[in-house]
Amino acid sequence: MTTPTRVVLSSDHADIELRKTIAKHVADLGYEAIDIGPMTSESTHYPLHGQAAAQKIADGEADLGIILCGTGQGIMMAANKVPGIRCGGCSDTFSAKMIRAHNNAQMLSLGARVIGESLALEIVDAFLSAEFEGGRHATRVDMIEQ
Ligand SMILES: O=C[C@H](O)[C@H](O)[C@H](O)COP(=O)(O)O
Repeated sequence: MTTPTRVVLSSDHADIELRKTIAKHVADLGYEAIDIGPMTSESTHYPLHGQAAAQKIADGEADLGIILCGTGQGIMMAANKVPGIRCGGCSDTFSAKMIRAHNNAQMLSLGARVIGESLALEIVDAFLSAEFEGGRHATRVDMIEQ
């Protein structure tokens, strides 16, 4: 498996500044950060942005994704509607690691109104640095896809 290098980011209006901070953090770590917006805080609809980010991965234009809305729940639900996408919502670093290690999630969803910036960046680090363990977990991920 090739090392993921391209990370797509999107959000609704809940906190575009946190998304931009995460995008810079991701770029500073050496990933290609593909921030698809939105670029203003005008009220918008999270399904549009969850779907758009997930589609980038489904189309092979990004390897991983980080998305945000107020709770991280709605935008995650939208992302998971795109075939082949596995997106987990996390408010802690252990879950962020395990959604990759056991669930081979390509996408992380964060609640911008739930966690602060420091924890968000720690969660992002845990997600990006984890690796899928395969084995029995691959069997279960295959079952999700079926
Ligand atoms: O799951 C949905 C998200 O938390 C949204 O960010 C939230 O519903 C947006 O609410 P509002 O339009 O009141 O900012």
